[in-house]
Amino acid sequence: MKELWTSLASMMGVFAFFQSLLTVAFPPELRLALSRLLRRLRTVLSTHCYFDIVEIDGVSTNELYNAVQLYLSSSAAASSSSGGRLSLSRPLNSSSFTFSLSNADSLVDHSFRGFTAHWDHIVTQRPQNSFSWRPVPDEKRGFTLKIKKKDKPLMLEPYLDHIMDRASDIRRRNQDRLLFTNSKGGSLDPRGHPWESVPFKHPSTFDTLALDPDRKRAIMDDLRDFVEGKSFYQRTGRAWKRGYLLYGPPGTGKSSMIAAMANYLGYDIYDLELTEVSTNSELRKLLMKTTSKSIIVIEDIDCSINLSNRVDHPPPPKRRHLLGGESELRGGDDNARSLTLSGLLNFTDGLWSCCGSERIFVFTTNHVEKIDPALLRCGRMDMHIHMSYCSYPAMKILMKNYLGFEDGDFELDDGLFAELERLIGEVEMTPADVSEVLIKRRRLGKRRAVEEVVEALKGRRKGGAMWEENARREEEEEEQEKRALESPKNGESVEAAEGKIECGGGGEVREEKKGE
Ligand SMILES: Nc1ncnc2c1ncn2[C@@H]1O[C@H](COP(=O)(O)OP(=O)(O)OP(=O)(O)O)[C@@H](O)[C@H]1O
Ligand SMILES: [Mg+2]
Repeated sequence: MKELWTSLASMMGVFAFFQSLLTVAFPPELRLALSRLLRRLRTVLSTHCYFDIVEIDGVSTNELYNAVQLYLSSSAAASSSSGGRLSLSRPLNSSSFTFSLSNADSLVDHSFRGFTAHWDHIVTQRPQNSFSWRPVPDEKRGFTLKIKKKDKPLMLEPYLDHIMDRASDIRRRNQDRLLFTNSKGGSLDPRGHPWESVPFKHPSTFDTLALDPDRKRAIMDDLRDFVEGKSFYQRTGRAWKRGYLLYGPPGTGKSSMIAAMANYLGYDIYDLELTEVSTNSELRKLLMKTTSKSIIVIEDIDCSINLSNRVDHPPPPKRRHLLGGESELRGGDDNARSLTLSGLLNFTDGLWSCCGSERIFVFTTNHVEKIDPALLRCGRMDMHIHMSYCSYPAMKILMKNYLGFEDGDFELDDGLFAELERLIGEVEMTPADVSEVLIKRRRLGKRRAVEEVVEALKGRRKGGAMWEENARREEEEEEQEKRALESPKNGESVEAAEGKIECGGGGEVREEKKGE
């Protein structure tokens, strides 16, 4: 036993001697280089290759790191894992839970084309004394991807693309839509972003939208074709974007349609307030900061800036500040310092409009005739959708949504629906007005509510008829006055006759003239 202890002590002595020799002979820098060399040797000899994906890449957050984290949280990757511990979270604005790989855990993914990918999530503490000009997290995080060397040429790039695509899908599915606005003018938020966002919770969908079913189907098909048309757009050399013009009277569902589009496609909305944009370059910057898979909306475009023809019609004086004077309308040097129609045209269909992809532009207006044809041409506004007064099929949708009618209910009728159909064909009533009657009267019961709509339509017809009658009478009176002026009596001149009417006519007219 004694001998054993003696030999153990001498071995420890030898070990301590070699350790101190190593420390003297190999200073820390040399040891570090040695370990690097060994690692490189191992890499060269290994049948696998390794890729580090760190969380913070230089100064900015590495998008790939976030994408990998989301991807590994997807059920496809998680279910193909050989074990692995997942952490659960519920991000801000999200309506569902996501799970991701825990710190210092690993996972094997077999879900991509039969290849095998090993993932390690490596989290290390950042040295306390490390200096940085900007705040950095206490932990250094990163993923290491290990794949077979022979798989690399076929697998690596498509696998990373697949991860990016899957991640953006998951992000869209998990997060509620966002509604962005540029309402704070040209100022930027602390992250240098010109857009502010809030969760977008508008409940409008194509099911709730009162629109003729055929037209609704055509719009939905067009949107679907667009979303699935990546290769088509690439093959034909077109930018992957599409423009929709929604026009029609107030209250016919233009804004509701935009919300339905966003909810149908799962896109975010950028609500661009043009009056807050003062230059073309500001507009371009806003465009550059929008993401793919989004709808860029300009509501009431006829009211935003003067959209008359660039050269033929100079802007009215009160709009000059938006257009910056006439010089830039003609392409003068001041162009970059103001917002012009040509800036807007380039925004929707110029080179800069392609700086992202899969984007939809929607313009709305109550007065389509006021808009410059250049803005309406295909490529800018590819589909023009007229949102009009309520038709009978649209009315049925509203009755189903608001009163709970079924399709069959419209068949079993004692004449009420027939009357409704006849009236709605004759009288103009917007879906907004119909909805208002249905909201107010729905408590009275289904039938009473429909009767109220019929009454409202009759009232409008009567009101409309009365209005038409009044208008006709006023027109007649004006015509008579004109005739009286044109045929002066007793040889008086027209001017004298005018003076007579103005001064000697009804007191009301005179009073008005005096007051001026
Ligand atoms: N086609 C429609 N289907 C369903 N609801 C509609 C429709 N049109 C209008 N509404 C209802 O009327 C309200 C106003 O509609 P919306 O804001 O979409 O009209 P708009 O055409 O954008 O009006 P404006 O031109 O004044 O902006 C909505 O809250 C919605 O409930
Ligand atoms: Mg609107």
